[in-house]
Amino acid sequence: MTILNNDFLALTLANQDELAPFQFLFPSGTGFVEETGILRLEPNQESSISLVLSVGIHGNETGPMELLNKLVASILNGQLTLKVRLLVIIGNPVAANLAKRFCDVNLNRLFSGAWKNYEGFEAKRAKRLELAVSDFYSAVGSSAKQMRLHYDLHTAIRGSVHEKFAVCPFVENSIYSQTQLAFLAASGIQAILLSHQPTTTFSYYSYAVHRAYAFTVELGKVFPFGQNNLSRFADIEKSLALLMQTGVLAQSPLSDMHIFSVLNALVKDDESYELSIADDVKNFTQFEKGYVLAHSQKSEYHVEKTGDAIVFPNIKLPIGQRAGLIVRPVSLSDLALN
Ligand SMILES: O=C(O)CCC(=O)N[C@@H](CCC(=O)O)C(=O)O
Ligand SMILES: [Zn+2]
Repeated sequence: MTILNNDFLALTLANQDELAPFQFLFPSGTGFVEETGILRLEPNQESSISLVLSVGIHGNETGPMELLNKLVASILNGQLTLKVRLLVIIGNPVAANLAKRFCDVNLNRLFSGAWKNYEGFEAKRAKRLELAVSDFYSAVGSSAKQMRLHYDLHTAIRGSVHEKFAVCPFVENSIYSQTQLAFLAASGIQAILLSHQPTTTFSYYSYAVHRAYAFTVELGKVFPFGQNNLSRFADIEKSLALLMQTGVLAQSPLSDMHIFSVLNALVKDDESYELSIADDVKNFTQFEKGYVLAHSQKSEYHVEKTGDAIVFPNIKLPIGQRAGLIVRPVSLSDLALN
């Protein structure tokens, strides 16, 4: 069995609930479809790099799915010679077919075992995706020579002052990888958010459980299938292709990178919870000190310092979930890099 027309996305969407595993050969290696939306590509030659690329963790974020499908097709048809181990994940095909962010629960809140507290497609899927990542990384051991990478590609609900940005999961020692940040810069990422606490996102899971270099990468705004301008992903397409073909992480200077530390997560604490911003306010919009940015019958959030900004504002979610992040610019020179 093979993947018809080398179109892994079409195969996944046509089999949204399950797909029997199969194995096939491609010009530079062997492919294993492990389950719907889970494809492992092993290169013919040994590699010390294990790269996880996940897309569609939110079903309506179609741009990264189309981008990754294009890269996978190039590997399968031999245009791109694969030199690294690659695990491709299309996260939520059921929601993708419905053009929805999720069906029952936001999949990107269910990792690191949080799925145990929920039922439905996403809970089962988070468990399955954790297993796929664990098996993938553990297959080659964890010696210092092995490099584990995970880029979880998303698009944002709102427009953004910095169109492309990445969330760096919370790291205990506050030391960040210069090479990884320079790779993100070379991939067209304009801003980095340094998380302030552990979360139940996919990228945090790969960092915390598998010590991978892992990031949530936001590549622009959400559009439906067929309406994405893939040329806007040219930089990351090029750097991922280079990584796949050579094992080299492209590097660009960090001088233009905007760095933010996350100060607070706004949490919807009541049905009366509201954000005092217009629907078209962009990610990274800054506020004056004292501005009442969020309020409910239970709480108010006052901006602590002029210049603090909001990212991912969203109140269409259940009580207890994150309604936005408050971020503050930090200078590159204040960052500990290794
Ligand atoms: O635009 C939005 O509000 C959400 C875009 C998105 O899905 N972002 C991720 C970020 C995950 C992280 O913080 O690492 C999410 O909310 O799951
Ligand atoms: Zn997303």
